[in-house]
Amino acid sequence: MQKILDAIQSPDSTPDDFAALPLPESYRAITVHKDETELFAGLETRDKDPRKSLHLDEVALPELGPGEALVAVMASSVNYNSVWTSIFEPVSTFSFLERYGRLSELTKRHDLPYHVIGSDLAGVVLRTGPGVNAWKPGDEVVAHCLSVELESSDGHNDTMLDPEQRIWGFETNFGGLAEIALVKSNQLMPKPDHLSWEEAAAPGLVNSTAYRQLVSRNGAGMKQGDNVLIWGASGGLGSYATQFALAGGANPICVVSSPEKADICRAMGAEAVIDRNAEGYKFWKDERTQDPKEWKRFGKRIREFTGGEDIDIVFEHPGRETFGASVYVTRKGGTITTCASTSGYMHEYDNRYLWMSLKRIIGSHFANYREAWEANRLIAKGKIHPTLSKVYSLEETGQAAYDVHRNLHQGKVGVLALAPQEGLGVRDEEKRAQHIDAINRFRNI
Ligand SMILES: C/C=C/C(=O)SCCNC(=O)CCNC(=O)[C@H](O)C(C)(C)COP(=O)(O)OP(=O)(O)OC[C@H]1O[C@@H](n2cnc3c(N)ncnc32)[C@H](O)[C@@H]1OP(=O)(O)O
Ligand SMILES: NC(=O)C1=CN([C@@H]2O[C@H](COP(=O)(O)OP(=O)(O)OC[C@H]3O[C@@H](n4cnc5c(N)ncnc54)[C@H](OP(=O)(O)O)[C@@H]3O)[C@@H](O)[C@H]2O)C=CC1
Repeated sequence: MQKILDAIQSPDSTPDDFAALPLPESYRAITVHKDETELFAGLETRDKDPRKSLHLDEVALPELGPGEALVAVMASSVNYNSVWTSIFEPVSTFSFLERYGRLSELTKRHDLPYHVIGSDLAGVVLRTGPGVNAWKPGDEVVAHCLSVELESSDGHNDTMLDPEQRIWGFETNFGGLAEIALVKSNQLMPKPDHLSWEEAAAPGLVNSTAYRQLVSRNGAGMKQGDNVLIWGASGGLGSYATQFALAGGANPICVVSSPEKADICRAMGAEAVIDRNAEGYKFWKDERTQDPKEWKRFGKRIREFTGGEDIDIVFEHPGRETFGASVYVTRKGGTITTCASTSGYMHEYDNRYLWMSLKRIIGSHFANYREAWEANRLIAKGKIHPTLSKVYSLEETGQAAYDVHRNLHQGKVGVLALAPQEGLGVRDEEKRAQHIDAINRFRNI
């Protein structure tokens, strides 16, 4: 592994040097164990502790198949899907690996008693499998997390619609929270050259998701002037949605839960910020009864910011707790676009406000390769910036996931894999200098 790291850190290394590097038989990786899926049985979601279920193991290097690449991972990041994996909710991810394993001889590799997790990486290509021409050993890359087979016609308009669509490192094995990862070559994208490894690894999953959900015609198709309600606006998804809204000439109405988070939103350029904690919204009177008066109070607050206008697009992901309010505050003909249900997936809303006012609910999930590419291109051009707040070592991934699970973090939390320290991998110092304040906006808050 040291030889791999030396090659990555030497400015003189050539593609041939990388191709000639011997690959190790095993590598260090963050895993969950199949014999521990009942570890938290009987506990409340909040009390399930990722520090207990995430392990740092030495695992065997998987065989490289056609159309695939092995990548030396310099850095990765924690996504909420890894929190779900670590608490075995809503289902154990081993059910996904078993199902994938039944597909073919090659996919059997994924069905193991351990799951190497993680859906982001920045690193260097070590080997490519047969049929890969666009990438070669030595390429500095980031990987998006869409894994598709594309044998069915269903996915050929929009690859997210492939019946065998999976999220790499969540529904497949050999993910990015590890020293080496196995990806399909059509997950690879160029690493933005003005960013360090950990900064480059941070946006991937959430940036691509927010791009499709908010900007793409497959999502809400945001346009200039739209009032966009963004839940969790300083969180993983929200910190990119806020940037897309601002960069696209829309008007973000940011919802957060603390004065510090409100300040981050203002630092990004947002003017309308609602601290849901300080203003004490209680959309549910009890576990089964919502409070439409609270929806209305929330809507009035929004109108104060917009000069009386209602919301064109809601960027939804908290789910059960907020969904009724989200549907209510949307304007006639407006859109609620949802990609998650962090607080509960059985939503309830008053359908009269949906049909009578001709509103639409759009389900959105990750992004196709083109959308991920466009989102990454905006990072590379310095139009959208990473929102990395804190960086942990691979050994500390459990703590990093705990922080995200307990909503103790801001923006994105990074993890160093092979990178021995932060700040390495920057190739364009001049471009970096132009954007340095924005790049560091979330750091150490
Ligand atoms: C990029 C990052 C993203 C995120 O972070 S997202 C957040 C994290 N992700 C999640 O929380 C999602 C986790 N996944 C799940 O909870 C489950 O994954 C799903 C609920 C999405 C799906 O559950 P399943 O059990 O896989 O799907 P079924 O469709 O219920 O399939 C079970 C059986 O039901 C059959 N079936 C499907 N549709 C129908 C139908 N319309 N009528 C009759 N049967 C149907 C199927 O074929 C299959 O059958 P057979 O078991 O025999 O293979
Ligand atoms: N389908 C897909 O493709 C994707 C789905 N997801 C899912 O989206 C969800 C959010 O992911 P991510 O943004 O990375 O997570 P983060 O935890 O980084 O951010 C979510 C933010 O949502 C806010 N929030 C949490 N709970 C509530 C609540 N009950 N009511 C209102 N606001 C709440 C919090 O902000 P604050 O406390 O400041 O209000 C929090 O910071 C997860 O469930 C994840 O699995 C994520 C990426 C892709």
